[in-house]
Amino acid sequence: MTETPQAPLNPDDLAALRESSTATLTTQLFKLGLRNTFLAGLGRVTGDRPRMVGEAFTLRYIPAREDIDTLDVFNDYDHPQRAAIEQVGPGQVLVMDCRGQGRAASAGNILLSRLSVRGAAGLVTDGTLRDVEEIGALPLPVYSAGAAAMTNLALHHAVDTQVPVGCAGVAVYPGDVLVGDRDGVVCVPRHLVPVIARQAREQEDLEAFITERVLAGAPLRGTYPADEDTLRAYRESRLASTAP
Ligand SMILES: O=C([O-])CC(=O)C(=O)O
Ligand SMILES: [Mg+2]
Repeated sequence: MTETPQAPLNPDDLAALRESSTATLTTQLFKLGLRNTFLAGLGRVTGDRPRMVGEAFTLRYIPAREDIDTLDVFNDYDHPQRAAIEQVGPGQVLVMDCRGQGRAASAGNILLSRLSVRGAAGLVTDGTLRDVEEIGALPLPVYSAGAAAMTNLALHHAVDTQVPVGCAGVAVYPGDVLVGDRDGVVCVPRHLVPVIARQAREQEDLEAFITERVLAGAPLRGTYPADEDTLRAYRESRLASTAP
């Protein structure tokens, strides 16, 4: 598919997303009316640092068919699955639409190693992966619905890249921003990144203050959500911490 160039995202907005949890981001999106932004059921395969933040590069699979999806199709280096891996650029997250089907893996260690070396920001699949022991050692943030040893061709036929896809029941458009932490992955629609970035940072800061208070013994009433007294104490503490 021909790609329409998209305006670059503000690096400070991306930094704000990186500093925010997926819990905070889903709340900010909920405030704007969006309730279906969390890719439920996916777990982190690789270590939980660094957090994942990157722009979606999508790959759509349809069900495989025995007369078409034979092992020799991979002799073609331009096969859509292989071509997709070789097109994902630095800062992009490869998002695979596997229709939530996991009886065969959507990729394995060699493909993900290539993705990692290409500087990708991550891999998200609503299917499964093979070679998960080796994948676990990669520096690349990787999220999947589990493991399966069978190769992808037994179940998946790669058809399209850079088209809107569904992943774990969430619409993901090319260029949307995927953020991943230990809870999982949230898809932030690209045009909403500048809208929620600053508020997300503020929510994180206020919640850090509230958590400190709760750990120090404060009850929920008046603290969470913060009433006027708690908000005043929060503002004073932030002013005190920035005073020369
Ligand atoms: O056949 C596959 O799914 C690919 C594979 O094992 C790998 O990338 O190591
Ligand atoms: Mg392999």
